[in-house]
Amino acid sequence: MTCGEKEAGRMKTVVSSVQAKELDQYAIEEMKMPSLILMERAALAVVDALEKKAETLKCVLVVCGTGNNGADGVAVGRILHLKGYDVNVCCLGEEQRYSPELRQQLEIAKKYCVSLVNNPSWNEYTTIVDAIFGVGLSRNVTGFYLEAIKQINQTFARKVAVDVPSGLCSDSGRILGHAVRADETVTFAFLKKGLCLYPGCEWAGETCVADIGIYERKNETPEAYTHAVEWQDVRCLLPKRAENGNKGSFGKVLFLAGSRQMAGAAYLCASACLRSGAGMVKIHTAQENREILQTLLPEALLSTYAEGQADFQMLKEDLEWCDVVAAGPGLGQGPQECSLLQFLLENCAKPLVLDADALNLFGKNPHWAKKLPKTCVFTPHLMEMSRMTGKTLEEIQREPFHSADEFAKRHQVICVLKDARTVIAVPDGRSWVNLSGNSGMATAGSGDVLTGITAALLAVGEDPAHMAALAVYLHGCAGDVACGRKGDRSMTAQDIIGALPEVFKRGVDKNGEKQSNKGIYIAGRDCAKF
Ligand SMILES: NC(=O)C1=CN([C@@H]2O[C@H](COP(=O)(O)OP(=O)(O)OC[C@H]3O[C@@H](n4cnc5c(N)ncnc54)[C@H](O)[C@@H]3O)[C@@H](O)[C@H]2O)[C@@H](O)CC1
Ligand SMILES: [K+]
Repeated sequence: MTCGEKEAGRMKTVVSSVQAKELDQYAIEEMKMPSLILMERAALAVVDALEKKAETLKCVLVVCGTGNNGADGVAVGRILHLKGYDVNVCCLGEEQRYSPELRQQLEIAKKYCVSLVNNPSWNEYTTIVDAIFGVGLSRNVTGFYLEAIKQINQTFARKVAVDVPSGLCSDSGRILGHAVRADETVTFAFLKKGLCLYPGCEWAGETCVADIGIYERKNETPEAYTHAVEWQDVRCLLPKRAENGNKGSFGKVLFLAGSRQMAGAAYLCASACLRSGAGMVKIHTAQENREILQTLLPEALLSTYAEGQADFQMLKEDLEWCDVVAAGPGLGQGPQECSLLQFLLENCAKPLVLDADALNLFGKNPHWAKKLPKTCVFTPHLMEMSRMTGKTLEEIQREPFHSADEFAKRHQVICVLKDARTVIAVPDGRSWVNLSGNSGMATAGSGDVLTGITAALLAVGEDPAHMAALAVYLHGCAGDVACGRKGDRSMTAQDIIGALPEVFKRGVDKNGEKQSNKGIYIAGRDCAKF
């Protein structure tokens, strides 16, 4: 998109710091938009956000760094001053380091008699605007910058960050030494990766994306940027249900799940799958689970095996019957489960979701990589990813996009790297970050529910990557609904399943669609209307 209008189903673009700078330059050099006009729009967007809580603007301090983030800050100070607010602007750093735009903004500000201060009394202000560093932060914060950030954080003032909270790495969301703990962040043109990941998204507070006239390059390919699914994308991405369809045409899903004593995982994934639109579900599971699964989920078909008597012929027939396979939840990692999974991989050409114990077994049998079918979705959490790759948890968490992308490309699979902010990567280079969900979803069985939703959508969707990203998003939305009903402490995986009907109903019902919010995005809360 190049016009600022968001196409339905197009999803929100998320950029790295390098991409943000390239797109600034593209707007300036190719689109001939003067840098100072972009800056003026950026500053006006910040002032707009500030004025939404005008009662906090009694006495405002704008703290500026030496780059263009600081230049934005000086423009904010000038606009506030001209609107009659009591505002002081404080520039940190040596004058010889000032960017040309900052010099220009200061020249204008002086002409308009904006109050410039050197040593502010930090506690005097009701609002502090943080314009020290934006996407140009390149190393740990030290010296007087560090002192200023500490001073800002210890005040009771409302803190509004310009583009990115200063001290936050806009790519990883990590804190580079120390960062401003913002109440709100007004970020320009696109969401930044670091504002989507933890801890960055917490430090940014409520995050707005402001349109300032910078758009994607014309004819850009989908893999150029990371995306985030939003509520308004759901109706477009969710495969339509044919009026004249039957249970066979809405997807037949086979689960290899649930060892002895692990019936629950099999129940949760199969139940979530049925609640996500699958026409028929069959569970290939340990014999001991038959009665409990039949009682809990009479809609599911069952084929069971006795201990030490894996029935490969029956599994082969089940594989022929289904459209999609999902393996792993509660499966166990014993020799019998290992040989069942190996047989499955050797005899399955259908779309496959691998989760939980299937991932652990995959980690122990790296030669299985050659047996994977063409469409394969891996859904590891950090620990499972660590077991499969040998990377430490810290390494994976530090660079989730890189870890997921590397894994996806190496095995030619869709990698859903589950965390508080799940990252999805595809071998063709496309990637997504998920913004729905809440901490209540860190509960036993929540991953099994995702496996069920993913399998159901894979059975009917055209693009498996879109289906994986959509499944993760809807899983998070259902988690948000469950959280609204039961609270983040008390909600369980079954509550997430219980919330799916409402999510799917609203996903297709025009009247239930969330109102467009004029480009203002509130991080992690875009299905708060539930
Ligand atoms: N026309 C444009 O180029 C636009 C720029 N915009 C703003 O410009 C920002 C990017 O500007 P810049 O690229 O100048 O970068 P920043 O203003 O984010 O910071 C870069 C400056 O800080 C210094 N620096 C980096 N890390 C440091 C550290 N740890 N300690 C001390 N100094 C450090 C750099 O040497 C450089 O002088 C965006 O975040 C956005 O706020 C927006 O106004 C949109 C338009
Ligand atoms: K900033």
